[in-house]
Amino acid sequence: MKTINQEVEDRIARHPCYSEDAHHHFARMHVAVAPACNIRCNYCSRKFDCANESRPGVVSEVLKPEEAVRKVLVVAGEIPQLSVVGVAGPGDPLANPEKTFATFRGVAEKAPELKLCLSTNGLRLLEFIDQIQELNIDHVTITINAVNPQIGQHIYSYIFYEGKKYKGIEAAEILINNQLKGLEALTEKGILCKVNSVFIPGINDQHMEEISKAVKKRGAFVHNIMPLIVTPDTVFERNGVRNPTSKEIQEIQEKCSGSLKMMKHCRQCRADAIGLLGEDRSAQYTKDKIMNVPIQYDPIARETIQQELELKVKEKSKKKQEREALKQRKIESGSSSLRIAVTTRGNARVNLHFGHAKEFLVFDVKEKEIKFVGVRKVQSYCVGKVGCNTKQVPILAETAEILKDCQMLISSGIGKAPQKYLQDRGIVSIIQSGNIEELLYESSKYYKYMNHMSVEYV
Ligand SMILES: C[S@@+](CC[C@H](N)C(=O)[O-])C[C@H]1O[C@@H](n2cnc3c(N)ncnc32)[C@H](O)[C@@H]1O
Ligand code: SF4
Ligand code: SF4
Repeated sequence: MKTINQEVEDRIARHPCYSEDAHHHFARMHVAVAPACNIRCNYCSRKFDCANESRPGVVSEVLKPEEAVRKVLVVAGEIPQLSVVGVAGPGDPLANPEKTFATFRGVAEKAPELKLCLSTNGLRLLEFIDQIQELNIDHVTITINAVNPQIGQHIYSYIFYEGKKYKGIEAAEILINNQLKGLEALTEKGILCKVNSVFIPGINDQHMEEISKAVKKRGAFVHNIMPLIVTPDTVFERNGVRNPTSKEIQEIQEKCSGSLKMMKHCRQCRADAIGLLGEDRSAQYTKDKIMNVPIQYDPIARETIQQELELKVKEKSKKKQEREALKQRKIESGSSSLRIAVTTRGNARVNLHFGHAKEFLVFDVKEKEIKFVGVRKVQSYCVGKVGCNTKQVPILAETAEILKDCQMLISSGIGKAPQKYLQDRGIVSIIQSGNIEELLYESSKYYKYMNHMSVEYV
């Protein structure tokens, strides 16, 4: 039986925004069918429909639902990694519900394997919960920039709700109330929800942790704290609000990560973006082109390619989780010193290739203190003519077991395969030759930095 975590993993394994590992392999597209909006955020401008501008709210052309469905089929035929189709503007999808749902219906009918994704300010969410569920829209993003109306009133100029315009604190109250209730209603139905919060210096920067906690409580799956992009012709631009620094974003993400999983790979895409998250191929798919090229959509070929990609993503995620768990165990097991193994053929130097080592010297290093722990005997990894990149798994497994309490290994050389094998088991290997003591000091300083990185082997 699958655990809840496995089920969620399966659901997000092909979603480039919900799964960090998937974003290297799977592509998304936004279809710009929703031009109108029912609120006014003080940072948003949709006036610039320039092909060179890449930020939310920007599009080259707004499409009718039937044009959007055709575009999806053309793109799906040419980009087999396409797994998600979203409506994210350029205005608000739920301020244009007929166009939005007609598009989703058309895509679900013609290309049912594509995941559907909706990005909204949440003002009208509660009205559409059933439709969202019926259409199998499995992923919804809600932008929540404040959970306190005192703060919200400085972010939203006004809202249009049930035929009436509201301003100030009253507008913020209605919006926040609807967003949080909408979020709760969606998560109760098992729909995965991501919350976007635009980080606005001097306005909601001190409020982010409260937002994170509030949305976690209502079942949000991931929190995407995104930097404000100060845009011409907006209230914030006129008031001199600045863009946040990347350090500020990193710090707030770290602070909030205790309460909720953070999305750190958002590219703040255009409302008509196409491709892998790092790229934008929207200029290739103009209305003119999509209406005139043949559709080459082949669901079977697409599925074969996507299954392979999904396997890769799942393998990567599993390894990452194992590494994290190992790191955690090592941190919990306690000492603030670092246990380091070195290879040597004598002279108090690291001067031996990992593959030729029949023993390792193990040390505990704590600031300026080095304590010799002992010698660990092993079978050497390279036997005769067998090279270091050839997998000698049983020997390697034994070595990894013998060094399992070490966080680091220093040797004069090591092949890629054993390096990766050890890395996957929480042992970072450094290639260096020289005096053992000096290398132990140096490398222990270096480890602090390496410990925050996860080395990727593609
Ligand atoms: C263009 S909106 C479309 C969806 C919907 N109207 C909404 O606001 O959630 C997509 C995302 O971009 C964000 N966004 C729009 N303009 C921005 C700006 N100038 N700086 C940072 N984020 C912005 C929105 O807050 C939202 O999270
Ligand atoms: S809700 Fe979205 S589209 Fe509307 S003003 Fe805010 S950012 Fe722009
Ligand atoms: S804007 Fe962020 S969440 Fe939306 S498609 Fe781009 S990367 Fe994904």
